[in-house]
Amino acid sequence: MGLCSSKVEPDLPKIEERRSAEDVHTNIENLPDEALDFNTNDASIRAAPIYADKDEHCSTENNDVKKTSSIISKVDSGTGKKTRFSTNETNVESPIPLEGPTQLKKYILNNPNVKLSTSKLLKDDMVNQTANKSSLSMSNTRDMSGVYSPLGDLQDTSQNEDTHKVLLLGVGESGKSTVLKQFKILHQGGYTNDELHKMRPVIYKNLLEIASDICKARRKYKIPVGESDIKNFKDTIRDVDEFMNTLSLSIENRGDFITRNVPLEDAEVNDIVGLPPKFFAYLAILWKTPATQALLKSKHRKNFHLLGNASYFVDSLERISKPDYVPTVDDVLKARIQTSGIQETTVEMQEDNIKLKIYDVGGQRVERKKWIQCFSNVSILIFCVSLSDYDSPLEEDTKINALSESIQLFDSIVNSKWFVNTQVMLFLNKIDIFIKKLKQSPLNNYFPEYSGDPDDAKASVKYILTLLKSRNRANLTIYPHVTQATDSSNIELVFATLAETVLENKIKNLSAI
Ligand SMILES: Nc1nc2c(ncn2[C@@H]2O[C@H](COP(=O)(O)OP(=O)(O)OP(=O)(O)O)[C@@H](O)[C@H]2O)c(=O)[nH]1
Ligand SMILES: [Mg+2]
Repeated sequence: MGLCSSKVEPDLPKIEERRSAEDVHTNIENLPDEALDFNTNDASIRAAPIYADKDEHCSTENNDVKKTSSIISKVDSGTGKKTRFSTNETNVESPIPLEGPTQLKKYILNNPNVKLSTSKLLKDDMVNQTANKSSLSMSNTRDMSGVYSPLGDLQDTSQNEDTHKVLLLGVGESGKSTVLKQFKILHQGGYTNDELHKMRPVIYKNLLEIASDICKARRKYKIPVGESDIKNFKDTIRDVDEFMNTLSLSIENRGDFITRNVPLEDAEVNDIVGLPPKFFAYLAILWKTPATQALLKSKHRKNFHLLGNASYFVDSLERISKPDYVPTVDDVLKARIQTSGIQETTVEMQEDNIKLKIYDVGGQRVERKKWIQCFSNVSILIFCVSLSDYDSPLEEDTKINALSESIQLFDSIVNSKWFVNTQVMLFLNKIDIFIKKLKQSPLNNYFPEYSGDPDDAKASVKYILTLLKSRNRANLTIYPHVTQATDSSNIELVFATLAETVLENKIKNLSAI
């Protein structure tokens, strides 16, 4: 069974042919095993997209350029090295002074009058080029909250033929803003020391939230101090519970780490200038106590919220507690800052003559009513689904399973009239957390219809993908990618396919002239 359906666009049969179930490069069910080659013993992910080219035929107005090749290549996300599974000969017949596919692509992009009968242009080369050479620049990031009048501003920018609109959608915490951070890291020279330093309060706030969530859950499920906490932990747990209790009600007397007298829930990141040293010790003990660990593995886990990267930050407590602590890039990627409103970012891919306007939105329910403001003229929709949400509740409504909400949201987006001409990249994200969780918390505990091997991560991912795909009643072309948004090498590959898709769209538009 194919994972991706094709739209019927008679003008461009070759494109649709390539995107059929047999050819599509991210058709997980039909891929060789290497395509889903994530190492289940290791948090590092090796999930690479597959590029499949087949019997390409590109004809310009006056000249024919033929390439008969059948290539399936895989790019290793760690090394960037490409492996070919099979290739045939390439035959170029063209009086256009072209030395290779890059030149052909440039020629076409620089000559808008050239008409193409298909957009398929030696994709291997494009992938290399976009992954390795493209110079991107990001500018003009602005918070659009409250700025928009519906459709006005946004329609204007997206109607510029050189600007391609990319929209990031998904429920809260699915990884949208982390994907955006990767643009900065991969193509904007990354974070300066100053920028890293400024992230300190964010990390502190994440730690406070982790402690607060655990204390609340312990109280909710009546896990009394000492029930199964080993003897030496009892006093500390009592202290930390009391400490967090005070903290979440009022922090009036906590001037040592908060500059304003506001409850934790209302504290802005800038309110937090530091944390008292005992807090780090408290949190470390609170986390490792047997009762807390049992709670994290218990059936109650699906009913309380906890940051996905809680264990990463708890493991890093010693480092973070140091007075001269400066967050690392990894800390920044793993940190959680909820997006509110709409963030617009311009990214220029200069070498490919592509300009992207990327829109990042807040994914929580209350935020979604703002989304429609940026639904028009979207070239590429990146829909993020957090795989690791399968056993977690929504942060804003703990009665709802977060993955079910994601599937439901995907349903309403892909079947919406706004996206009938949009390419959809589906990011099956947080594969690293998913793999770790699966060992302790089998998928079929939450999705009983899953009948595969509980330990089989690939089968579990495929099942979730099938659930999502079954909602694609509009038959949109969907490109699924298994991703770890916190892993730059993994996302770099996905960006390469994004650039490639934009180029194809551009050429497709040229062909329609
Ligand atoms: N380990 C891991 N953490 C991830 C991954 N993707 C995102 N995260 C973390 O998940 C949390 C939420 O990510 P965000 O990018 O803020 O999610 P979002 O979709 O922008 O959320 P909203 O702004 O609320 O809509 C952050 O702590 C990220 O570091 C991933 O692939 N692996
Ligand atoms: Mg966000």
